[in-house]
Amino acid sequence: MPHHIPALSEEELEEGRRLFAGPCNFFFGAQTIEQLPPPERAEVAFAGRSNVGKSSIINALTGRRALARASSEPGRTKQLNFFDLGGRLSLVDMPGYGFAKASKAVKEDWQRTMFAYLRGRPNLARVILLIDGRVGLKASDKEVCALLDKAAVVFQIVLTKCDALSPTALTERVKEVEALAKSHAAAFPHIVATSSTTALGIAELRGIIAQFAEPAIGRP
Ligand SMILES: Nc1nc2c(ncn2[C@@H]2O[C@H](COP(=O)(O)OP(=O)(O)OP(=O)(O)O)[C@@H](O)[C@H]2O)c(=O)[nH]1
Ligand SMILES: [Mg+2]
Repeated sequence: MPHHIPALSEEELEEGRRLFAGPCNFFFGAQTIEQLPPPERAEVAFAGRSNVGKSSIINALTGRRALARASSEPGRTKQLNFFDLGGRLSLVDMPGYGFAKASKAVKEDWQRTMFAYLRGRPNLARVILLIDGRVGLKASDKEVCALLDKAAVVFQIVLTKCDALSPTALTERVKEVEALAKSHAAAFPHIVATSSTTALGIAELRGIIAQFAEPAIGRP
């Protein structure tokens, strides 16, 4: 797989393992921007089209089966769900965008909240933008990339469901998404290929996310 960025060090991977082995709890659900919890500690938000696997990857990262509610029915996550990682970092499971079946009013409502959050959250350390490896890029993904660029929110592109791709198809998909990353100033150039079912890329993603966590108490 093409790598332009050096892989994480053993130490960084270990930090990730440690962070995600600690306590993890759901602590807040916000349906509107007015309801957001105070911006107290760094947040990493998971964004992506409906059904891309946002809730599943949070479960895979934390090693909990049903911390975030995942479903084969698109449009499962209907609010911004906040998870606390040992008081060191928050993870935010977002509703999906590009969900064709939701009513227009509901879609506009979600999108307004989502975009307002992405644009205006002062403690948002990084957005993890998930792209379904089987589906590839859609117009709505490109719109979100443009929005993140404009808001200068750095984002990490992650391919999901890579267990369902042949090695050749995966290489092609990574190339396609790398090209997208290159064309956006706010995109991190390295793409992480993942699977929540086989745990491909999950340890690496833990290490990436741990960079934004507060130091653990009792350690420098
Ligand atoms: N094969 C495969 N399926 C996956 C993977 N991750 C998630 N899925 C499936 O994809 C479907 C959607 O997963 P969710 O995690 O609920 O997706 P989401 O992005 O949270 O969806 P919304 O909340 O509706 O926006 C479920 O049927 C999952 O089982 C994966 O790594 N591999
Ligand atoms: Mg979800």
